[in-house]
Parts: sequence; C-alpha cells; structure tokens
Amino acid sequence: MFSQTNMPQSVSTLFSAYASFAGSMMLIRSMANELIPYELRSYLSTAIHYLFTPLSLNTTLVIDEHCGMSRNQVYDAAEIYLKTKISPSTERLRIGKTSRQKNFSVAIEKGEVVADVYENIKLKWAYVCTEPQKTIHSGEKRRFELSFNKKYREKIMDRYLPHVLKRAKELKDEEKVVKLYNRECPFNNEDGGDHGGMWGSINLEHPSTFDTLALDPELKKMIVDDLKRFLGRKEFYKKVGKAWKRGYLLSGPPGTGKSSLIAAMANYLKFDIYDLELTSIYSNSDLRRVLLSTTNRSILVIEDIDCSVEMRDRQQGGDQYGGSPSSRLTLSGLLNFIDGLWSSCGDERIIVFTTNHKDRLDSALLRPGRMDVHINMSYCKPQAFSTLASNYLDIRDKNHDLYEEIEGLMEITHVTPAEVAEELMASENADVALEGLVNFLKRKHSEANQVKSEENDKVEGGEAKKLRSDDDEGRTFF
Ligand SMILES: Nc1ncnc2c1ncn2[C@@H]1O[C@H](COP(=O)(O)OP(=O)(O)OP(=O)(O)O)[C@@H](O)[C@H]1O
Ligand SMILES: [Mg+2]
Repeated sequence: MFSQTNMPQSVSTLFSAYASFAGSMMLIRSMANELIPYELRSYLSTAIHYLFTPLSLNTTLVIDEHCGMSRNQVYDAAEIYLKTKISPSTERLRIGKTSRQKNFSVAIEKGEVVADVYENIKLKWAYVCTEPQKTIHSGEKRRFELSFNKKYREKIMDRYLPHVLKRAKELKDEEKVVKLYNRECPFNNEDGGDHGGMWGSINLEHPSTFDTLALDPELKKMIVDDLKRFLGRKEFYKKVGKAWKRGYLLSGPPGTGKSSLIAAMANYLKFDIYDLELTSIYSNSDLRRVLLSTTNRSILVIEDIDCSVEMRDRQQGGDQYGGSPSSRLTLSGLLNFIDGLWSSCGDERIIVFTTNHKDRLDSALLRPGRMDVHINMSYCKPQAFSTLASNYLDIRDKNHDLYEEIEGLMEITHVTPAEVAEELMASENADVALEGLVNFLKRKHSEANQVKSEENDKVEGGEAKKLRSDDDEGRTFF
C-alpha cells in the first residue's frame, strides 16, 4: 500500500525536477549567448569537442593538382603511380582506349580509395574531386589525400614520396605515351576575360618519326645530334647560368613537314607537346599562368608566328598586351619572358616556333642567340623522295623504272612532301601511283613555266609602257 501511493509521487517529483533543470539550462544558455562573445563561444565549443573526441592516429597529406599556378609534380606522379596499385577491390575505374592504343588505359575514378604498403606501412590514397562552383569561374578541383599512421610521417616524407616520384618517372618512360596539350576551352565572362583555359591533353597519336620524315639526311642527322647533345648538357647549362632550354625556328612553305618534324621530335625525346596559341592570350598574368602550368621535359610549340604577332595591334587595356606601346607583345619579348621564368623553374624545355614566311619576322627574333637553331624546311628533293617512296610504296634502292624521271622532275619543280605524299597514297599499286606522280610533276612544272612567262610578259609590258611614257614626258617637257 505504501509503495503504491508513494510511486506516482516520486515520478512527479522527478518530472518537476527535470523541468526546472531544463528551464535553468535554457536560461543559462540564453544568458551565455548574450554575455559571451561569439568568438569565445566557438573557441570553447572547439575545445570541448577536442577534449571529448578520441585523438586520431592518422596523418593525411593533401596533394592538390596545382601548386599555386604550376602543376604539382607529386600529384602527377601519384596519378601514374596509383594505376599500378589498382586492386580487385577497387569499385570504380575509368577506362579508355583510342584507336591507336593497344591496351585499355585504366585510372581510378573520383571518390575511390586505393591501398598501398611501403616497408610494412599501410597507406591509403583517396582521389577527391570537388565540383566547380557556379559563382566562381574555375574548373574542377582535384586532389589526392594520402593517409597513414602519424608515427611514420618522416619515413613517408623522406622515403615513400621520393619513391612514388621515381616510380612514376620509370613508368612514364616505359609507357612512352607522349601527350599533346591544348588549352581547354576557356570560361568567358561578361568582360570577355579568360578565367579557365588550363591545359587539356590527349595522347599524341602523330605517327611521325625521324624514320618516316622525308628530309635531307644531313639535316636530319644534324637535328637528332643537336637534340641528343641538348639532353646531355644539364651541367653545362647550370655552369653557364642559362635556362636549360633550346629554341628551334622552323620555316618553310605549307606542307613541307614543320608540324611532322615537331611530332617526330616529341616521339623521339618522349617529351609532351604544349601547343600554345598566342592569340588566345590576353594578358601578362594569363601568359605567366599558362607557361607555369607546363611541365618539364616538354616542347612548347607556337605555330605560325608571323600570324600570331598580329595580336600586337590589339587594343586592350590594363596589363594587357597591345594596351600601351611598352606592354606590346613581341616575340623576342616573349622569349625573354620565358627565359626568366624557365631559368627559375624549367628544365629540359624545348621551344619551337614555326612560320611560313621567315622574311616577315621581326629581325630581333632572327638575331644570333635568340632561337638556337634555324631549320629551313624546303620542297621535296630526290633524297627526301626516297624516304616517302619507301614509306608509302615500299620501294627501296630506287628500284623502279620511273624513279629517274621523277628525280629529274623534282630537281626542276617546286613540290612539297605533302603533295608527293598525297600522290603516293592515290594507289597501292606502285606503278599507278608513280605514274600519277610523274603526271602531277609535269603539270606543276608546266604551270610554273606558264606563270613565269606571264610574269615576264607583264614585266616587259610594264617596261615598254614606262619607256613610252618616258618618251611622252620627254616630249611634253621639251
Ligand atoms: N617532310 C615530310 N616528311 C614526311 N611527310 C611529310 C613531310 N612534309 C609533309 N608531310 C606530309 O604532309 C602532311 C602535312 O605536313 P605538315 O602538317 O607537317 O606540314 P607543315 O609544314 O606543318 O604545314 P603548315 O605550314 O601548313 O602547318 C603530313 O601529315 C605528312 O603526311
Ligand atoms: Mg604545320
């Protein structure tokens, strides 16, 4: 009986005690909110959180894709290295293959985690991507997060990361995939500014090599030797205090193989190509950003420089080229700019300018010491033809009846390797293809003769007219 009457009473006491406690807490909280400044409150809550959360045993290294404006070497190395660490437990993979690739290319997909073990230390690599924010004109942000037990931090920094860099370099050399970088389509905003436009890459699938390139053999040997010497002179460049770079100026009519030579150089050196369109550069800072985001062991290509320099005349304001005369872009100015930049952060760089009109170039660019090597790509001559005949029709050692006639015609006709290549591709039958080439050369030759005789006629006609008008003037004068 006692217990029956006492029970509800104790419950109600409990409730009323809780109610008054909750009421006081709310009062204290609202007083605290009013009396304690926000900063102190947030500090206290962090401190309380820290005290009551068990300490993490892990360290995480965040490896962003870019270091400021340059690419992060550790990120690039990790990307290659981790391909070898994909295990059957990896859930999502990115797969690709182009028509020329023999094997599938495999990469880890965003959000995936890959495990690695180094000297019995367990490591976890996570690939994290954050979507671009709509309000800010920027691309996707990519990074790797490497986590491990914090007691191994020194070992990871001193030994594991260098191991990843070294392994990635070995893999890259083995893989031998040369990349062609173009600037990704930039984001344009209302003021027409360029806020994205970093480099996007595809595998360079240009099959041109020094074997397939139709070029005077001596010139070819000179270029290959020059490249070899350049690669071996790291210490020399350091000693003389120059950026380890080499500049080539390729000139010649369209279709003489300037772009093919660049591809052959890239395939030979296993260097990536960065194809820079100067007309898409609007400011010094843009140019600096774009150049800094190119990697070492690469070829920077600026094609058709006689057309690119037209941008000098653009009227833009601020630090933009063309604004005031002092800030106008000249190619030798650009070279100075690149020299300055690469002497501090560039190694094994090649820069190639191409032009169809060497005569139109600024003489400052042609001065000795500006571009190291000038290469004139000219019309197809018999020796270059031998390479094409062997490439396209498997004809070796001048082993064809029409060979002599073709060589003779080539000595007297301006024909580009591209034109010859097109004729040779017309048929798989060597007789038919070479017959076609002979006709083509004859046609070109007679057309050139006709143009020449018309020009002569014009000159002679002009002179006759001039003589007559001199006569007239003389007569009027007297
Ligand atoms: N020297 C060459 N050796 C072998 N093939 C060549 C050569 N020159 C041209 N060709 C052939 O002609 C095509 C066009 O040549 P390429 O694009 O290299 O010429 P280019 O000099 O860069 O011309 P442009 O001045 O128009 O850029 C090549 O894809 C190749 O098939
Ligand atoms: Mg070209």
